[in-house]
Amino acid sequence: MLELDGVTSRYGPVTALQDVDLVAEAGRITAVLGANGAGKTTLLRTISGLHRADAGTIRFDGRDITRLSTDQMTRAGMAHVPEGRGVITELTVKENLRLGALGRSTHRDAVSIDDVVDLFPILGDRSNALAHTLSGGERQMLVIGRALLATPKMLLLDEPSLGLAPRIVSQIFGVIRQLVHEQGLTVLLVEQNARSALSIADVGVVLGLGKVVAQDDAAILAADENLRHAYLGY
Ligand SMILES: Nc1ncnc2c1ncn2[C@@H]1O[C@H](COP(=O)(O)OP(=O)(O)OP(=O)(O)O)[C@@H](O)[C@H]1O
Repeated sequence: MLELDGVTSRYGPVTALQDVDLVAEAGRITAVLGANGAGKTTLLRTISGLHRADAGTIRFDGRDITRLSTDQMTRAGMAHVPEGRGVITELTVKENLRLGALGRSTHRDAVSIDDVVDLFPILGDRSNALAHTLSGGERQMLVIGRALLATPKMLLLDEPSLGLAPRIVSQIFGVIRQLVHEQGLTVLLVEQNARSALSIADVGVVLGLGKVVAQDDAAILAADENLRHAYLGY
């Protein structure tokens, strides 16, 4: 379980997150929703140690992880898939996947490239292709697959659906649900597309200008018309 207690994050004079309390239960999908600039990306960056919290505490399975480095976070079982689908374009799919296994903890049963290919068969078909030849959907599968190679207990996913066809989004979300249900993975999913995120999430957290404005079961948030109109854009 991940717990944030009074987390504040700033960029100079800009307060991107203010006094955020949040819980992401183990083995569930928690969607983080909100408009442009609400602080969703900063939330993931603060959790994974890419951005230092200015105040507050972050605990993962009871351990204070607020000040861990990104390498220590990987070993603690946290994997961050940032927005933008960054891959090394001049390496092949398989070489990019191998990078995901660097620096992982050796204590747990390690995820293999074959395991990732079972989840996303297209990555097997394209294993020797250079990453710059991949479609957007294939790239998204590659960055998620690379994160899974670290054998995480928790996955932080930033806008995986952005710009992808609905069919590809359902395929990727289907794999995420499978990992949660079959392996107990914990997921924090940032999405601007609230309707699609609430359809796969168990719980939702709504951010407005850096503050938590609602946190509840996904079905309850989806049924709240006022909240949807005010914060979720549908
Ligand atoms: N590197 C930065 N320097 C200064 N301000 C920043 C920086 N990154 C984000 N911000 C500001 O912090 C606030 C939160 O931004 P953030 O990117 O976390 O929001 P978001 O909800 O992820 O939005 P988006 O969906 O557009 O990515 C915004 O006001 C944004 O302008």
